Amino acid sequence: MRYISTRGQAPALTFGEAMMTGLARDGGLYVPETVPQMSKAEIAALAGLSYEDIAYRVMRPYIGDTFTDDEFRGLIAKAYAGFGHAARAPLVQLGPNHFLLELFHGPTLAFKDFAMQLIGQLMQAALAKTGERITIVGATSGDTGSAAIEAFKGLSNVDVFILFPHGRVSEVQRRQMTTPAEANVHALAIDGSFDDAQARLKDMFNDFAFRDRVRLAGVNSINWARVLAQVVYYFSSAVSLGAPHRTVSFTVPTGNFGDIFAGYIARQMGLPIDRLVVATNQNDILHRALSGGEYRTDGVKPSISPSMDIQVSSNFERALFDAYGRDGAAIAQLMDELKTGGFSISQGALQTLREIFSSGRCSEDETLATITRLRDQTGEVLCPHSAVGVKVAEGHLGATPMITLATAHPAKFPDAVERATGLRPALPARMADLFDRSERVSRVPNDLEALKALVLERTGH
Ligand SMILES: Cc1ncc(COP(=O)(O)O)c(C=O)c1O
Ligand SMILES: N[C@@H](CCOP(=O)(O)O)C(=O)O
Repeated sequence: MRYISTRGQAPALTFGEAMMTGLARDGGLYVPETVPQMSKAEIAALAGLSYEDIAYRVMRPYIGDTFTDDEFRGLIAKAYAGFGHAARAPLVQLGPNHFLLELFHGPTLAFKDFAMQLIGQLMQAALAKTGERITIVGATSGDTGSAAIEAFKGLSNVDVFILFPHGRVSEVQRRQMTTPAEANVHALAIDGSFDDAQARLKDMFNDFAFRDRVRLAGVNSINWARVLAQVVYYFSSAVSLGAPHRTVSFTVPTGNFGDIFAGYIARQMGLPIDRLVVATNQNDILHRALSGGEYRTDGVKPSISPSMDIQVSSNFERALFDAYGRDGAAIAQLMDELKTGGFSISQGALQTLREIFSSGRCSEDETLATITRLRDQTGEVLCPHSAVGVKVAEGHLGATPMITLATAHPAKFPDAVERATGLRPALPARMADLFDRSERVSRVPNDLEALKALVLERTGH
């Protein structure tokens, strides 16, 4: 199994190399050269297995010889041992043909834990073999950062720097990033949006001298291993509703397009998925792109679902790569145009995307109303991101069962939930003292040179 870049100019890598590399050296994202297939019989055989066993069978073909079978099984077991639900990703029924996939039972209460806990294990195992020391820099709109810190804090061979937009994450999210006391954790509040943080992160990767000097690694969904780990719950949930004998659809609250791209990969592998519905908040670039064919940024608008306040959706590049017939030069050209505001998707590529993806947008008022209504009708308390998903899914219900991804726990966004329901959801007991812990954070400018200097100084490179 080899991985190739979406821009066609970087060397093909093994799974282990792609995981440790993050962004390709031509600025592209790694994708599998060919997507492994699962037959109907292999998918049917997943029924009744534990989440860990499904994870092993779905991911094993992608790993090559980076880990032995036993090592890989052991790392998966460790990754999910700390989850607060035996099923890991339980399904709850919301209506006759509508199901909610709860992805918030991990240590930091968001779907990011599914991939980050696993990457933490895989990277540690890989580093133990090479004896290397790495510097992880991540950009976050709130959840990736806390999940990454949880997965890497205290490790002696990893420094982890997390850039989050100052004042634009919830207080719970901020405290999850700023209260860990471990010296290898560096929470950085950047003056700007998530898009600025992600752009500076990519700038660091594109500065090869810096990248090599600090041995830069990435744990955002630009890293293929992140996407791969998220493919698993598409299989586990679809199989529990009768796949491969029954086709399902998914609605995914979307920002950086990583989670829904994992669903696309599950579909490419053979899982019978009818529609993948992109659900956006008022930062609706993906909805506009899929409905009108124009991918144009118009500035991030802060919302009550802050983790989705994104305009430059990194992983859309991976979907475009396939839609443009895997033409790396065409993708490089589009990404150049994006630097000056956006691009038009060709008619052929748009048609290809629309064969799989649908989309919808949910306003701020609709988000709050959905939280209120769902609590009243079903007892389920949604976080605002999951509410965006549910509202958009409701516009796409039909004969095929719809699974909406619940991407975070409502207690991460207590202000929005209180506005909608009058109730402040409680944090789990293990986090009950989160507001009593002292915070450690550095305010940083949206400036590449200043950020590089800070990383060099803190890591002693
Ligand atoms: C709670 C929550 N929901 C949805 C999303 C969007 O996911 P993606 O960026 O993979 O599209 C994010 C951020 O990634 C998130 O933190
Ligand atoms: N919503 C994310 C943004 C980063 O996305 P990623 O999946 O690329 O890491 C967050 O919460 O940080």
